[in-house]
Amino acid sequence: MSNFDFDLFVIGGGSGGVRAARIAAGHGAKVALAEEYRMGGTCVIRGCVPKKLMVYASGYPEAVREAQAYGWDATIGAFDWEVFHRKLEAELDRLEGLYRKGQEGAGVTLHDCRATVAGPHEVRLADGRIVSAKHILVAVGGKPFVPEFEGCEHVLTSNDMFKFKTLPKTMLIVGGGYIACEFACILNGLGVEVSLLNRSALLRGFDAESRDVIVGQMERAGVRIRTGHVIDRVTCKGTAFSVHIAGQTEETYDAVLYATGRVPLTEGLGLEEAGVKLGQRGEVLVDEWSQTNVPSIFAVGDVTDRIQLTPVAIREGHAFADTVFGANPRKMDHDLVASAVFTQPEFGTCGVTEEEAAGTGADIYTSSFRPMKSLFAGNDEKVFLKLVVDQKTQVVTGCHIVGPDAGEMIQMVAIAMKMGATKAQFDATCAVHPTMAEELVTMRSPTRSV
Ligand SMILES: Cc1cc2nc3c(=O)[nH]c(=O)nc-3n(C[C@H](O)[C@H](O)[C@H](O)COP(=O)(O)OP(=O)(O)OC[C@H]3O[C@@H](n4cnc5c(N)ncnc54)[C@H](O)[C@@H]3O)c2cc1C
Ligand SMILES: NC(=O)c1ccc[n+]([C@@H]2O[C@H](COP(=O)([O-])OP(=O)(O)OC[C@H]3O[C@@H](n4cnc5c(N)ncnc54)[C@H](O)[C@@H]3O)[C@@H](O)[C@H]2O)c1
Repeated sequence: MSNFDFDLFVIGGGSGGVRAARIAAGHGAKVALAEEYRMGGTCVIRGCVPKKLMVYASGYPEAVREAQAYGWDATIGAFDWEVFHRKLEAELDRLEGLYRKGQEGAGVTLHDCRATVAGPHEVRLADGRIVSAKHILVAVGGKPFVPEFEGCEHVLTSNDMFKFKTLPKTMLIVGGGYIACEFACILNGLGVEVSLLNRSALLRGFDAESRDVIVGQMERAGVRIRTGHVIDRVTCKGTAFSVHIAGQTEETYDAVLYATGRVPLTEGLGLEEAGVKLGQRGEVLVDEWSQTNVPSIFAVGDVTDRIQLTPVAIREGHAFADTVFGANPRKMDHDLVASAVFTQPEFGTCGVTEEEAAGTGADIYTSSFRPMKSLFAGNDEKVFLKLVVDQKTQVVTGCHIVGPDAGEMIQMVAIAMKMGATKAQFDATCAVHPTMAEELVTMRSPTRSV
């Protein structure tokens, strides 16, 4: 008989936490989980899911324009945010309910409150109660980071994007990563006048040529983009905000969104007091088993600041539960994790960029064309595909796709890449015609070598 109240206490009911709790309970462990906000975490409540629904909503004006070009007598009226928002809230309630049911069905004891670490085997609940557990899993995720500057309290973060009572007419978005670019496209599609400002190039770290295609199309779609700027002051002027761009003039917007990264939510969590080592950004330092330097305490997901993606958090949580409670030691493999940026156009990416391959001896295959569907409609939308192939082994080490449904395409390509497929094996795969993806198996000669 264990001397602990639980075999496992999970702090955080997001992607990593709920998966770990459910799997551990399935392996027979006695599990408790605390969630201080809403079950499902960032992905379900204020990340991937509501964001993707907004991406869908924002695509209809362009779809109607295209429908007209195809001969439909179609018109688009005004977008009613209130209607969409009501439906969105109902959907999030439904999903939250499903997550809760999933946990309860698995036998997990839920605590709807904040929890902190009180020792290597102790968790303190918000009401002061101490619960003991043989293992503690920290899965508290992260929060938006906003730099300090005059008036920074006036700016919004991604958390606020799903809470508008009415949509702003004009908006400044600061940042150039996933969130800034996705919301710039979403809000632009919904009819908001969007200005995007970043201190450096947009989508830095992604394949540069692919990124340039995206940025060009975002600009053509109406997003005003400026790089090389920072803001030093935001002042509230009634219902508007006056923004001072360093070395430049003031501009006025209805709302200002900062999407300048996310930081691990470890402040005040009691980890350091329990002896757990944190990194410079406050991330929980873990080994390949997601174990901290305190053997009974593990951490998965965004709080470890490895790769901030939902499927990664889920897999880390699952591997932890199998390892510790399922007698099946498994590590999360962080190599060749594909991802999509849900901009318009969409971006799917896996493996090394051309810039990363430079100097290693790689052949770069590219294809750029106007897809049949939008060409017919008279749009100047472009699809861009790139394969990076290692010259020595001929293995495809990178794939970057810009275009409709690029996220769906890269998921499939990632399977082949994970299997170590060579360019010859891609080419031996017969094309599916007429598709955009067929270009992936028909690129004959390298565009260049690096
Ligand atoms: C706007 C946005 C869009 C995104 N889109 C995508 C996407 O399209 N695809 C993708 O793969 N990823 C996306 N992400 C990233 C993805 O949401 C995260 O990587 C993922 O949710 C991380 O899961 P997690 O379990 O580590 O943390 P979270 O999902 O953040 O869960 C942590 C949970 O812990 C709770 N918590 C925190 N502290 C405590 C405490 N002390 N006590 C109790 N509970 C606590 C929080 O309330 C939260 O519910 C997006 C993120 C954002 C912000
Ligand atoms: N589609 C997806 O999978 C998806 C979508 C959204 C978020 N996410 C995850 O969430 C994470 C966070 O997203 P994000 O867009 O906030 O971060 P990010 O790291 O992708 O981008 C941060 C941006 O902010 C800028 N920046 C950072 N500090 C700044 C400062 N002090 N002043 C001015 N600019 C500054 C950077 O130059 C960069 O352009 C991502 O890394 C990603 O893993 C994934």
